[in-house]
Amino acid sequence: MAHLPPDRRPIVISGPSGVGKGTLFKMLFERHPETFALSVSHTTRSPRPGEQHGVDYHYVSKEEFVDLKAKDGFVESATFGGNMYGTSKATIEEQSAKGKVVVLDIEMEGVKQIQASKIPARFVFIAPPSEEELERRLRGRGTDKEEAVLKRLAQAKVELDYSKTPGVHDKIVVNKDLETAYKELEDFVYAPLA
Ligand SMILES: Nc1ncnc2c1ncn2[C@@H]1O[C@H](COP(=O)(O)OP(=O)(O)OP(=O)(O)O)[C@@H](O)[C@H]1O
Repeated sequence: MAHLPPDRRPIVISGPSGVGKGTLFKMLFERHPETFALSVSHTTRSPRPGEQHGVDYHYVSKEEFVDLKAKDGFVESATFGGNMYGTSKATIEEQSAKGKVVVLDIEMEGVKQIQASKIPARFVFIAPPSEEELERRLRGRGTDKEEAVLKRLAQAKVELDYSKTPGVHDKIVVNKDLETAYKELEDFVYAPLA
């Protein structure tokens, strides 16, 4: 059964890599089944083994991507490692039309684009208790090589600085103790309309 929050605007979750964004929004989805939908991005990269079209990404050709972008079809888009990624307006509209509250997991540049677009959304930043703890989690996750960990940490500093800009985020959750952080996120998501 869907348990809808009073405020149905899409929720944009950002924060440095390894801070626990995925862990937290998965808890939100599990504890409130049928309520939320994670926005599935478009990408020009090829699917990796086990990935499914429409589930992990919408896989499109470079031509299709560029065409959709020219038609102003993305709320945000970026190029990483030679591949294009973006969140399409249609994806958000389809999920909203199904009565779902859309959750977007995006990085800092995407947050800036969505804010510039004036599309209604709520912005949540997940912050680490400290840079040392973020480093521990990134290493503990064991998914990255040393070089990638250092890159992520350098980028984390940029994102943490940006998160201090007044008015950018509606809510900052420090992910120290997981259950406490989850509760803060859930309370924000389910807060009554102002
Ligand atoms: N409060 C917490 N205390 C300790 N460990 C945590 C906490 N929250 C998450 N973690 C752990 O930190 C690691 C990174 O979490 P997760 O993969 O959810 O981060 P992410 O922000 O989604 O990263 P990315 O942006 O790279 O996908 C995981 O191993 C996760 O289990």
